[in-house]
Amino acid sequence: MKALPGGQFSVLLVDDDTRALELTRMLLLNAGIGTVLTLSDSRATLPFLEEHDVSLVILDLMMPHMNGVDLLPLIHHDYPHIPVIVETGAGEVDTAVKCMKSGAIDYLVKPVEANRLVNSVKNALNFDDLLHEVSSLKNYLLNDRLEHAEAFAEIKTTSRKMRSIFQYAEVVASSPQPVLITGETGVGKELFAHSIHEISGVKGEFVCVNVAGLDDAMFSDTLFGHKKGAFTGADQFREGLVSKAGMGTLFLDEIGDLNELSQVKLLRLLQEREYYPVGADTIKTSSARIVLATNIDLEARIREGRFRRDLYYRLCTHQIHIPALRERPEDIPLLLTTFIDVAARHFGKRRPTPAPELISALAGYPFPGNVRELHARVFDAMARCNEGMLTLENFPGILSSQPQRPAPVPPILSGESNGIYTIFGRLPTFREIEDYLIGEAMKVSGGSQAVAASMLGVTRQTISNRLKLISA
Ligand SMILES: Nc1ncnc2c1ncn2[C@@H]1O[C@H](COP(=O)(O)OP(=O)(O)OP(=O)(O)O)[C@@H](O)[C@H]1O
Repeated sequence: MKALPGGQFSVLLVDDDTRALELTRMLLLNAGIGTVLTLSDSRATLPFLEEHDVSLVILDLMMPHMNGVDLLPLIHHDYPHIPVIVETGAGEVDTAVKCMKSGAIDYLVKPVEANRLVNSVKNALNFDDLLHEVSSLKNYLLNDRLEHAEAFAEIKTTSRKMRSIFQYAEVVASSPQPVLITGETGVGKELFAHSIHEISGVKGEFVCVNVAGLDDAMFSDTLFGHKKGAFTGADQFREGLVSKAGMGTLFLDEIGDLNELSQVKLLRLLQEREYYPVGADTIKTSSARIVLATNIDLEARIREGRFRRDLYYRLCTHQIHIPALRERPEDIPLLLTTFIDVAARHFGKRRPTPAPELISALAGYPFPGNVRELHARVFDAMARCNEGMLTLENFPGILSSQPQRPAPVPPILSGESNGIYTIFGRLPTFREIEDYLIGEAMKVSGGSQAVAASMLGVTRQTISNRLKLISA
């Protein structure tokens, strides 16, 4: 949302009823809503938006010459970053609901009740303010130095929590002790295991094995291999994945499901570094770095008598817990734009702009399948989308009964944080902050001016002009 100098917002009211216009204007001014502009001829709206910085439009639906129903998609198309609230008579609520589907952020029934109007306007203004902070935050966090930032390149995040986890992962990566990675399904545990492998500098392969559903015989055979003739059908020697990992990394995924006998063998491998291939009577030793992951609460399993306490104590020397996506909704804009890019390349389509209300709705969705689910939903949405804008309509099932909750973002510009001083070393000018936000949005959007414009709540033209000035 584009705030005017001084942090104020400008609201444009479009209504042919000049008395209603004046009344609404006074209500908003009294509520402290910065600048309130009015237009009584709807035909002047698009040229007006071209000339002025407008943060929000309140549009009457019933107007002569050009009614609000026809005007709304034009505004949405040319100025996707500007939220629109529609006003309607009591008998036209169906039309208002249709308008919501085609991009209006809220609707008000006339005669509009003062509190309802002011709350609706404040909600709309806060939403985009939040997007500004999300994009600022990433740059702010980039100031937390990482020794091996490149090792985390695949893990897209703007979350402060995740940055702390990167730092912890850097510290434990070179330890000889095992690292246990916990977190719900799809949060990125395997990606972290790869990062740890890369940072640890071990000489050898990254070998991944999912141990869920393996009975003890299969576990032993898969990990430790077997001698030729060890059992019926073992007509060849099998190396086993521990040996294959050599001096590299052995990543054991889903260890919460491991059966009791295999737990004993794993404990021995972790403690003594020793194992027997199936059918062999000579012991072998392993030099592999061992990283393990589970999406199961191991302490609960211990209480149920299904997981060995001694094994758990051995595992949890270094524990990395990755928060669920719903606990870091500030990651959603970056993940969304990243996956849109990948999907656009995959489908050979032009990269659409995500609608502002889409990001808000995704931030309020619980994502039980975490980042993997977001990835799948974006691909599905991109398969459905044939327009320049990706909207909620392309994400069936996202608008559940769950009330929408905007992403909580650390207050970079507030006194609670010294972030702004960390970035600029002093109090910056408005111009410097704007240039900084544009640079950040261009990075987050992967170089797309349209996406950056949508995130920052300005027109694509504004971004393009400012980039020309910055590079001049
Ligand atoms: N922060 C992220 N940035 C980009 N992609 C991510 C991120 N987190 C997860 N992914 C992607 O989401 C998918 C799931 O990630 P991953 O397999 O690492 O999750 P997991 O926690 O190991 O899941 P499971 O417990 O089901 O094995 C992968 O395609 C991964 O690339």
